[in-house]
Amino acid sequence: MDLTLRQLRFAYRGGRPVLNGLDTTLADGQLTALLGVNGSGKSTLLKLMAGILTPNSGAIVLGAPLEQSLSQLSPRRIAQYCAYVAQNTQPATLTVFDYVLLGRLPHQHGWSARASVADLNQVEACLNQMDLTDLAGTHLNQLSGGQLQMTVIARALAQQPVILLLDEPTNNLDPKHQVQLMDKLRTVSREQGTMVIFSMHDINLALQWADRVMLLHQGGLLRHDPTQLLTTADLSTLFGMPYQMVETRNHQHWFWPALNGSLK
Ligand SMILES: Nc1ncnc2c1ncn2[C@@H]1O[C@H](COP(=O)(O)OP(=O)(O)OP(=O)(O)O)[C@@H](O)[C@H]1O
Repeated sequence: MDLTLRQLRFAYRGGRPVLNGLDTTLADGQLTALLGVNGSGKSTLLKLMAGILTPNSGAIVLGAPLEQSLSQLSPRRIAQYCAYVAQNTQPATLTVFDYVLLGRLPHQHGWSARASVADLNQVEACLNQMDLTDLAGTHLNQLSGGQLQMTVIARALAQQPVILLLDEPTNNLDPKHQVQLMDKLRTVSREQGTMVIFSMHDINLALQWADRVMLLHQGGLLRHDPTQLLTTADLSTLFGMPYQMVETRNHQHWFWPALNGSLK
């Protein structure tokens, strides 16, 4: 199922426009990185795609076989397709298992329905996938920041979403766990066909894993052709400072700020 943003416009009440006519289509089974400066609207766009915010105009359309705009769907129906992981989660007084089980709610018959064996199996599979099995009985407020982040992502995976939306998912993770998480997300996208969209400030980590990037700039997309490779000029425009390509000792190429000039 693909996802189309059609002339998407959004401003918070009384505020300036955050998104000013976004137009693009995202394909299933792909990892998309959302890049942009602080305040460029990455979280806002993710919340719009999760149905938490409603566009002022334009539409977010879930493609075939559904072919429906998010605004036509109830929150419960949206949650059957889209799972959202916020930038910060307040730890609740639930165990890891019970919290991940919340991810099954949109698929249960009635909000007060009991969990089925299939629900419990799905939770166990997601805990295993995120290496959380040993923490299943631990309360969320006893977890480290990184463990909490993995738990919130496990809850989103338990939703079995078609579209997985993650706001800075590698926050709180050490380098090894960052790479492991990105690898798990790629597996989810490749094996289950899930569309994964994540915001991130680490450009090189994002580019290492993303199939395409969306560059949010001044309420729009900096460029529209997802097949075009990212350039230092793109990054310089996006972040308002010069960028260069640096070759490391093991011949990898990284984008890095060119700090020989003054920053504006
Ligand atoms: N609840 C809100 N009410 C009013 N304005 C808001 C609200 N949330 C965000 N904004 C404003 O909307 C703009 C976009 O914010 P958003 O959080 O989407 O940016 P971002 O790209 O995710 O930033 P960051 O990289 O710092 O997380 C900012 O100018 C911000 O001040």
